[in-house]
Amino acid sequence: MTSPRVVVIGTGYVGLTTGACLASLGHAVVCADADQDKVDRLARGRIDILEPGLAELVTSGTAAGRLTCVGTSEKAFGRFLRNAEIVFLCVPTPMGAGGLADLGILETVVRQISELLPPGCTVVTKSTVPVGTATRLTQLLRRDDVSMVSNPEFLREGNAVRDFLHPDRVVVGSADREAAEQVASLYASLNAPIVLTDAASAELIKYAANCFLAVKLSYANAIAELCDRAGADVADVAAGMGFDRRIGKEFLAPGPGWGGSCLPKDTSALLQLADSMDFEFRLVRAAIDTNIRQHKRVVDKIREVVTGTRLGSMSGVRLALLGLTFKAGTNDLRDSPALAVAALLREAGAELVAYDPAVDSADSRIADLPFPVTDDPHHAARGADAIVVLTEWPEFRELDWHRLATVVRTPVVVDTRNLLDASSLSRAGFGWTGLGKPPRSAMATVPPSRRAVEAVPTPVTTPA
Ligand SMILES: NC(=O)C1=CN([C@@H]2O[C@H](COP(=O)(O)OP(=O)(O)OC[C@H]3O[C@@H](n4cnc5c(N)ncnc54)[C@H](O)[C@@H]3O)[C@@H](O)[C@H]2O)C=CC1
Ligand SMILES: O=C(O)[C@H]1O[C@H](OP(=O)(O)OP(=O)(O)OC[C@H]2O[C@@H](n3ccc(=O)[nH]c3=O)[C@H](O)[C@@H]2O)[C@H](O)[C@@H](O)[C@@H]1O
Repeated sequence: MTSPRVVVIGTGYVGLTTGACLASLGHAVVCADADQDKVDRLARGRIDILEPGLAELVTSGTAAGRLTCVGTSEKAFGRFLRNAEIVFLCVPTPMGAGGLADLGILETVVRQISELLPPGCTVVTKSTVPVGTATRLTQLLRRDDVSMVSNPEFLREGNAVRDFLHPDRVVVGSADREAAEQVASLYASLNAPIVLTDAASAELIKYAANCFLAVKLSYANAIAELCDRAGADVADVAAGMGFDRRIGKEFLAPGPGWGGSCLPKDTSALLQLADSMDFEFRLVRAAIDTNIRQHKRVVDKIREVVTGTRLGSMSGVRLALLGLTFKAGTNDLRDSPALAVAALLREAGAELVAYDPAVDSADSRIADLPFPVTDDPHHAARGADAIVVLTEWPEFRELDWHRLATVVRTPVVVDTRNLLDASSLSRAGFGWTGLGKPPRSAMATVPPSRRAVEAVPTPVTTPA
């Protein structure tokens, strides 16, 4: 069987990963994007996103002649489309008015390509879209000879290539079984379970999965809060829960709230979708509310540590923020909980200096941030009343904490990811406070006046 000619529209996290991975599986792929600068950078082997293995796949695919990148305004794009057998749509579906998924870009692309597609072609939606979108796009296409398939993507940022090539499952939904099977066959060599279904179910599977993860994370954050109040250790509680295979060990780590370009917009979109069907999805609403509350809770914790009370003023307090990206392993700042917490800290009067290993101080994306970002963690920590860990970058463990202790004003860490080893920090002279874990005082290696021990709160409620 010969490989179908594939065109992928949108070369972001999902599109470029899809294109490069399908090329690595032996398919002939053209990746197209409206951002010509991005396409030109790709042609020079430059990739804007931090995704292990992706640059290598783009380079090897291009060298093998199986991967081509093209701008959607280039003439060649039309030529590739007219010869395409399968066209993947991987463009953004951001949060729109009232929390609904904004399908504007997707619909524009469908209108744009409609007349160029050859008879018998299959259009595949990989973007995350609400139930009913396949039907709507079919109407927009106005082509009886083109099939519409929904094939949602489940990759995680920072792990995109691995997730694509080793998926837990592949979901393909369509009213046209033959077209669905044609799309499923692209993934045949991955030996992953394939869920063949109708388009509406495929569309809903994506939201149902992302929202379940969001609910799980909010639950984990709420349990961590309970641990704080009860004097329990959330790491032990999560481990004890996670051994139950029905619960699983993953997605139980508390943090400053879940963020990123998908979970926030997808929870909101599912809520709106349910609403439009007269169903009040209270569980998802509660997960969102718990998440918003989590940002505030983290700020309260920091306030308590630096001022010694729950209502202390943070005016003039200087904080070193470690981490800005929405999680470790990515340079994505979209909907980052670190930025949400930073905004609340600023509102409370704190002065901030941030450091993130994946965010350069010259990065244009941070030009409008109301606080400086430095390329040196020691610079961020200078004179700080506390160091606040907001992203779980493993390299923070390797920082020279003894040296950091000499530059801060008060050696105390608020670790919203429970990332650091409290004992090592204590030996370096730092007090440590995490989420849902007993706080740890500094060992007496620094002068008592500079020890954080007074600043570390005791649990609000001790067990009876
Ligand atoms: N980022 C992720 O981890 C995942 C995202 N998704 C979904 O996949 C979709 C795409 O997300 P990302 O890849 O993160 O977006 P992205 O923002 O990284 O990339 C989107 C790409 O589409 C291009 N684009 C925008 N308008 C265009 C147009 N009219 N014609 C051609 N190209 C255009 C942009 O220039 C950009 O390169 C969204 O629906 C998202 O919810 C699904 C699973 C994982
Ligand atoms: O639809 C999407 O775009 C993708 O959204 C998420 O992937 P991603 O956005 O890359 O991020 P996750 O790894 O899910 O993390 C989401 C947030 O939860 C937080 N998190 C995660 C795990 C955990 O234990 N604790 C925790 O606070 C992360 O720090 C991050 O802020 C899903 O995990 C993917 O399956 C999905 O394809």
